[in-house]
Amino acid sequence: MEKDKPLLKVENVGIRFGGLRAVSNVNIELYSGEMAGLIGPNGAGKTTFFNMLTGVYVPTEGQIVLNGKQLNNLSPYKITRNGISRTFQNIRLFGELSVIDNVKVAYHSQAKHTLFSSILRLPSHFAGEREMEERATEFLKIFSLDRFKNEKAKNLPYGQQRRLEIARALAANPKLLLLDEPAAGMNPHETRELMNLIALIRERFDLTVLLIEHDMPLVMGVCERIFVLDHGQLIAEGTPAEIKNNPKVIEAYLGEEVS
Ligand SMILES: Nc1ncnc2c1ncn2[C@@H]1O[C@H](COP(=O)(O)OP(=O)(O)OP(=O)(O)O)[C@@H](O)[C@H]1O
Repeated sequence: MEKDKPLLKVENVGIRFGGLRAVSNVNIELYSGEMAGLIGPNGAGKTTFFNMLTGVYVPTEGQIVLNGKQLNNLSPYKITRNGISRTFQNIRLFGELSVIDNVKVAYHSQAKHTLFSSILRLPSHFAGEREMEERATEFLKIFSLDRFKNEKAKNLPYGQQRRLEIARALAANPKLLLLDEPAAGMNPHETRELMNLIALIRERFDLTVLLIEHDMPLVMGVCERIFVLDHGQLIAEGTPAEIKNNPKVIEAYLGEEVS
């Protein structure tokens, strides 16, 4: 990818649900390696925007382009293969599966061995399985989850489940990682640890990160650039300092604390 071209280019994107314009006319560019935040009051359209980026919803207007490729009508699975992974506001793990299997499921989309070789139990199947196990264990180590690898995901404490969701999203080898309120429900200590971890994986995996977060000090502390949605419209974009002092943002959050 050329340095001066955005990794993600969102042009005039919008979506209607019947008479409701949940998101309209949003333009966003993200560059490789950026750590950006998406904020806005409740119901502003943040999750809907993530749902459009990941193919859960098809925008009714505009274009979404990743690395020069238009993603608008691709299924969520194909969008993941093209380089966008996400986590959800409410944890969505396979609770009955082991911790390591949750990661392997995601890694499967990148696996070299084929369904054909798996059904026939060819040597390449076992080599592929071994490689997958090793890679999944490596991911779990980064998240300090390797000691729980054979536990059922549903038995992990809440904070660890949130980390596992991120590990699973990363296993799909994304270029762009979307995190929907990754620190929701965490205590301040867990939140701090999580933010350090996100900074670390961004470096290590050469990622671009866009995160939705309600905790303002947290967003302002970790993001280099912040986008603000209000009533489905992008009302501001800038550095944390610019956003904190932006009158439109202050008005949108009237009654809520911005800093
Ligand atoms: N499938 C849908 N059908 C109809 N309306 C929807 C649908 N999905 C979202 N909306 C509406 O779109 C608007 C934006 O919702 P969205 O969940 O994206 O906001 P949000 O900024 O993520 O809010 P929160 O911070 O509370 O999670 C809301 O008015 C919501 O009711």
